Amino acid sequence: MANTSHEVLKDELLELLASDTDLSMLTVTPEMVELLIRHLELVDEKNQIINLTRITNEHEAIVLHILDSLLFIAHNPTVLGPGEKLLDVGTGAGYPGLPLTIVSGCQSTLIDSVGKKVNAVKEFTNALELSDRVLCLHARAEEVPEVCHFRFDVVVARAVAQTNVLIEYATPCLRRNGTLLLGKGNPSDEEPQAASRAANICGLEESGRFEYDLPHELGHRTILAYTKTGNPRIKLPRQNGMAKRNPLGLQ
Ligand SMILES: C[S@@+](CC[C@H](N)C(=O)[O-])C[C@H]1O[C@@H](n2cnc3c(N)ncnc32)[C@H](O)[C@@H]1O
Repeated sequence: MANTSHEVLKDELLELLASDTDLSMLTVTPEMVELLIRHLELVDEKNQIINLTRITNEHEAIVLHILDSLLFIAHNPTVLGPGEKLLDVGTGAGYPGLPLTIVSGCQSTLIDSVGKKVNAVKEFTNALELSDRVLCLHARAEEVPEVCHFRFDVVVARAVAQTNVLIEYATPCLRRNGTLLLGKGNPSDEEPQAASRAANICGLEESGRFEYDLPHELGHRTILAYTKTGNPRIKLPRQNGMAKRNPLGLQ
């Protein structure tokens, strides 16, 4: 990243938030903006040492990391309220989980299967003084029901796996009527059919689909929402790796 000053980056984010009609229902205070930009800077510093993100242009990172994360709740900010429990599967550098935690006031669990990424996110949450609201876990998605002895109100994932696989990962982690939110760049043509069959097997119903264009023509996003309305028809979680090796919902 070039050395654009902290204050300039904050102004840029504030301006984008003010002009973005998609995010207009979210309340983002100056204190939250400070944390969102500080997180981005910490990611950039750490990215010099370990590979956390391929996005190294700070102006693009504001859109592709911060705004893109906030789009998960743009359609309904109340889907994730203060104190509610959020799980971010495959958080990488903390996206979308940390921006969502900062803006919603929720309690979150951020997991990744790569230990050094989890350690980095732990450092970020300590530096941002968010560790009382954020648990960082080195775990695979399939291990969460065993490791966490509670269920989540909301599960999110960005750029981790196909929709049917993520539906399977999320199901045993979600409480009844909990919500799964997935951010997709370009879902493949086969994804909706496999996802709908997997949702049916898992007891989830598609409850929304929201389309957004990112500012500066940085791409299109689809946010898919699923609600856990019933019980899964199979025992979940399956063994580690099965969801990817033998995905649900394929014909
Ligand atoms: C492309 S990165 C996306 C990171 C972040 N969600 C983002 O959008 O910037 C995918 C991440 O998912 C993690 N991952 C993949 N499969 C996983 C699994 N089964 N359980 C937990 N983490 C997983 C990878 O280690 C990686 O950090």
